[in-house]
Amino acid sequence: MSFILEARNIKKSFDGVVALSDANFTLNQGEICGLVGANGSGKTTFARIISGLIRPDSGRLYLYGSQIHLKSHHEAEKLEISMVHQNLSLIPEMTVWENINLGRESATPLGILKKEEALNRAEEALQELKVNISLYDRVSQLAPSDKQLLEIVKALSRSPKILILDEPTASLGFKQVEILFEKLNQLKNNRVSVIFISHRIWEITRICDRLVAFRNGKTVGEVDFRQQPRDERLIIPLITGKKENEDDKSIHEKRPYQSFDTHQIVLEVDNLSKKEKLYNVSFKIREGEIVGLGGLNGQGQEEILLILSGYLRKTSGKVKINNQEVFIKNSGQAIERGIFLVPGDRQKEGLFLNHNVFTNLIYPQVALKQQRFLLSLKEMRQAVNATIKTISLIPPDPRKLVSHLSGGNQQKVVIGKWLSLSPKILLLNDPTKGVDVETRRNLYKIIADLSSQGVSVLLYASDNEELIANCDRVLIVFEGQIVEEICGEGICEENLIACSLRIQ
Ligand SMILES: Nc1ncnc2c1ncn2[C@@H]1O[C@H](COP(=O)(O)OP(=O)(O)OP(=O)(O)O)[C@@H](O)[C@H]1O
Repeated sequence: MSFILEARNIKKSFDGVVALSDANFTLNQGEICGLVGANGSGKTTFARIISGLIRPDSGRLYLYGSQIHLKSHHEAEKLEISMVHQNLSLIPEMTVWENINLGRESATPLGILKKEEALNRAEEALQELKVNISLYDRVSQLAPSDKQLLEIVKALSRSPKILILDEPTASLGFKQVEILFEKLNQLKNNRVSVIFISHRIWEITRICDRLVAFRNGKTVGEVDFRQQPRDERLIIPLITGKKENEDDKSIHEKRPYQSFDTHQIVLEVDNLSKKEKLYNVSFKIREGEIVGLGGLNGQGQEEILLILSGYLRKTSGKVKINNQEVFIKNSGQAIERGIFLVPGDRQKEGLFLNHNVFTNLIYPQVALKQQRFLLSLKEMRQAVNATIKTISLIPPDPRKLVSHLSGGNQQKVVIGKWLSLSPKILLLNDPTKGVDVETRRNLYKIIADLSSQGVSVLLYASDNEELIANCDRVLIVFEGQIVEEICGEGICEENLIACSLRIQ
């Protein structure tokens, strides 16, 4: 069979760091092929090579059976290869319609794109994915999920023959994921080939016809769902490198049910409102309890977390900690009270990208912890090395620049920063976005351990699976209000969807 795309023995290193040592990959026409692997296994590097953004050190690429040597992204686009980037490629200062049309001028005969034509194209492209944003909004003003959708719209508007999606659903809610999947199936029926990179195994088993797995920069296996069952147990061992019996705990194993009724109320939120965003939100969290914020994306979950962590001012309402009213005017005041936020946008809010892992991990300890004595360099190194181990950072090198880490490993640093500070209340804003399945399990184990030591957790996760597996209670947020509360065994996919869509 001749493949639409074939990659043989691709190798790529960055300053001595081997990202790909032997990547092999094939893609058939009109199929959706998953690309899976742990954080840092080389998926994005591979995707960037086949979309012409970087060149391999060695290896061969074939398109329709003929060898190609991509020298630029532009060349890949001419060959009808488009990529949806994990770290979005949009220009924040430009508008939605300008971003969609960016680079299109060169595809027109005179190198000029008429404004009216460009606006129409952009409008049509947005409608294709049912994206409800204005053509004239600046990208910097958009919510993360809208930015992600726009990135997808932009790639689709090029009518590619090969579409590469690098973690396209990481910031999307389930309804948006459904629309995307519908579109991908349509593309497949129109003989478009799709490479789909995701850490959400249920997405891979649901949408892909086949998958290829990378481990440490090498292709280690393939599963063809046309001949093999859509079973996560075939996939996870390929990612982790552990045999099935070493790894037979399901990633969705549910937190055992326990009652918190007798535990002390740590956080009490009473009639919290924020103009045009939140309306009379009230809830309590008890010591050691993990409470989820569910609902469709962008219903006010993020605003609740931002107000409690001092990044956003409330319009009215009360917040009590241990039965005492507190006034949180900035993030420093939240931290003083033991409230820590793990932010959603790691690039923007969570990291000093141009500093190394050591600086990023030690910063909160040095700058924020009220210590009587300064830590010695030796103690700092010990602390950082312990955190690197806990978060299984790859590579486990404190000197590595954070901007040179893979996306998932950057997120591990964001979480690692706060673990050493003994929080009282941990606010998590989609903490495992882009984190691989094994690390995600380890991180939730750390969060469960913290909760068993009495830390109270408020978790927003865009993936319902994470709420189901890890929460004692889930509050459903709809149009800025808490409209439902689901507890224990009642926290299941069916209930979460029904309550989020208000169809109960
Ligand atoms: N520009 C760069 N400079 C230095 N090292 C890099 C660079 N880009 C990638 N790497 C390294 O190459 C390896 C592979 O990274 P890559 O981003 O391809 O992994 P990935 O499988 O996509 O991971 P994730 O699932 O976390 O996104 C990692 O060790 C990463 O740190």
